[in-house]
Amino acid sequence: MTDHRASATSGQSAGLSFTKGHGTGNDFVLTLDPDASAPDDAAFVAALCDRHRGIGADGYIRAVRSSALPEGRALLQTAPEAEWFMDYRNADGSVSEMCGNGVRVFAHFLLSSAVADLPEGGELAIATRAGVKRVTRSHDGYAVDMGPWEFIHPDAAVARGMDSLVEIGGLDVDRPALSISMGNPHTVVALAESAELQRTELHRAPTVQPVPPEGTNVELVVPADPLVGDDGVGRLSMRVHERGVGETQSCGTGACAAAAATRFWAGQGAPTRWQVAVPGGVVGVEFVDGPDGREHVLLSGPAALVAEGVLLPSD
Ligand SMILES: N[C@@H](CCC[C@H](N)C(=O)O)C(=O)O
Repeated sequence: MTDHRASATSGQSAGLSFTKGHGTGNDFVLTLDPDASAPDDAAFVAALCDRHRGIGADGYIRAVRSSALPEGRALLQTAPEAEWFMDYRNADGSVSEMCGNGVRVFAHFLLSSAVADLPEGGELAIATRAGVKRVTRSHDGYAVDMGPWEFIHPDAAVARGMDSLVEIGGLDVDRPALSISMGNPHTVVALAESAELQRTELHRAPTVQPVPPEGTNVELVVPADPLVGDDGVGRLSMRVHERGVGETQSCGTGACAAAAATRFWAGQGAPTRWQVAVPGGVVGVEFVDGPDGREHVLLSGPAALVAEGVLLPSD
């Protein structure tokens, strides 16, 4: 029988060099593509990220010179130092504005490919669809200034502390939720206890009503008890269903949104430093004063590169 599905290795993609990497188990296929000539169409990306017929990943990241893409050229006007653009796609081939774990892995990839430099105490500017992100070295790997967070439905959020209801597999009652933008959309649901988090079925997407205009990533969080440790750090456990992917081991922007929502719910005196435990590890989130006078979110965590390869022509 003929297989009509797209092949990761068909046509122009054969011979393409790739690297596989991850940040707390959120895994990516990366290519170094300075002049934006590698394929990026949805069928190619979906086939590449297929875990049975392709390389397998939660997302595809092309490292393209900013000057080679219109979105990158626009950012170069005000940030000429942002030489590299992180062109991020979800596993289903859809484009996302931002990927927090992806930025750390992207920075690690640029450094290991020797096309960028990040001296101790310095920063690396990376162009993305959600603006320029600045990466520094941290005790746990890399820290990224993700910029300000925002409510997606500010009126409802401020009036009621929630803006939507979410139907989640394995839970019998719809749960209230708060939608937050980290450049990409997130909807955060607080659960009462770890047992609920464990029995939640995330192999199908939770249904969010009303859903943010561009769809959403859904984070389920359980605040630690007590929420804040003796060290002043707030702690959360989180599982995530990512837009365009499914359940993943970790989501950096999701961890930022989860910490922002929980801090908002906790009210005055809530900590500025958070640790978010995800199935694939732990990431750090800190709320800091940004250079623009707004509150920024700093995301930190590890980044690893695990393999290199070349796509073969399809049979
Ligand atoms: N895993 C990422 C987020 C990737 C994009 C997301 N699926 C979306 O569509 O917005 C992260 O670490 O932030």
